[in-house]
Amino acid sequence: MIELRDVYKTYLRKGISNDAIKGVQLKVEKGDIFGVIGYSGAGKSTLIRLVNYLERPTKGQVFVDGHDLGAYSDKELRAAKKNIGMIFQHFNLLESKKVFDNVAIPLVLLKKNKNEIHQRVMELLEFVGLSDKAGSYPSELSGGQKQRVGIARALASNPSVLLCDEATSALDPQTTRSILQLLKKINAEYHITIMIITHEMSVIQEICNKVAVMEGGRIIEQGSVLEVFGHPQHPTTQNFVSTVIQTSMTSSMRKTLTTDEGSRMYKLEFFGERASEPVLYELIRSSDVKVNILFANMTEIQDTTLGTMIIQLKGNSEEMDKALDFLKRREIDLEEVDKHVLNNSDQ
Ligand SMILES: Nc1ncnc2c1ncn2[C@@H]1O[C@H](COP(=O)(O)OP(=O)(O)OP(=O)(O)O)[C@@H](O)[C@H]1O
Repeated sequence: MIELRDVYKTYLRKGISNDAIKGVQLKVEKGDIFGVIGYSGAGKSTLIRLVNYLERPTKGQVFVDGHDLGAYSDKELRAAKKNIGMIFQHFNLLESKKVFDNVAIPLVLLKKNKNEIHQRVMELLEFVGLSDKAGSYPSELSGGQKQRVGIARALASNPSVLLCDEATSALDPQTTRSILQLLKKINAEYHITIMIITHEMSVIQEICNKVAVMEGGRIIEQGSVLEVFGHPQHPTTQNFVSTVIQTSMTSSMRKTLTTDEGSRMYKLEFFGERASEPVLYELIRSSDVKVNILFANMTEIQDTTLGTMIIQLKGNSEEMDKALDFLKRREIDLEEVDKHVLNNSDQ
């Protein structure tokens, strides 16, 4: 659906070259809501501008719906771009035109007749919940309403892909949520593939099924949201994940932690239905260890529960082995942690 093959983008300004994108490989499948996250300067905007050929790659290929955009003539490229809608952080509406006319722009450019334009624009305004604002000017709308107009305009030419460039960054949390729900509805009802760039992990958590993390023009980690949130590998990814999921004890609790001889600490992770099973109860019944819960947290990602728990086990080595054997048999994701690590970690 969208594929970047070994893409590079180098900007040249006043004789100084800047490698904004360095060998990116990326595949967004049909129907995905694919999030790209990174700190400022990571290359996210450049990446999304390469997908609709607002920027041409210095090297590598960009495919949309199986077509190499670089192989098109200018005329073919203009036609192909009809398939790619885009919305922006600051909405990019024409202030001098009414809402109706803003949404109609792509249809006018496609030389549709008046009746067709009227029908399509009103249908889109109804879909985004703004039927009563057709005659208003953008200055009369709230930020959330402006973004809804931007979305209606992006959908006017029936694109197969919708690109969202920090589309909720200028909105308050409640409005952000309602715009994200609208994007989810577009994905579900119109089967439009969505690519979102953001610096907010909560956006990824709320609607994406896949995520790529960018740093220094490269993708440092990518996968399903569940995989990446559950087992972030790169320290930058771990930082992003920690902004939405608490996976460790508070610092005040760490300070009070005592580690006796014969006690060990483990971090357990539970996915899905497993998160509601009475594992600790069964653990206590299956061995003679004392179980102390140091930390527990549950988060909802992609309609799946992700549970994290840090427990302290106390007992003789035979009982400890029995307990660990039980946890392994239950296929609980288990990792030993020591007090030193907990005390030095901000995670
Ligand atoms: N038109 C340009 N000319 C020269 N350099 C550019 C241009 N656009 C981006 N860059 C550079 O490319 C790098 C990546 O920028 P980009 O805007 O893609 O990052 P970003 O992750 O989107 O950051 P932000 O979240 O701040 O928008 C930066 O070093 C930036 O200065």
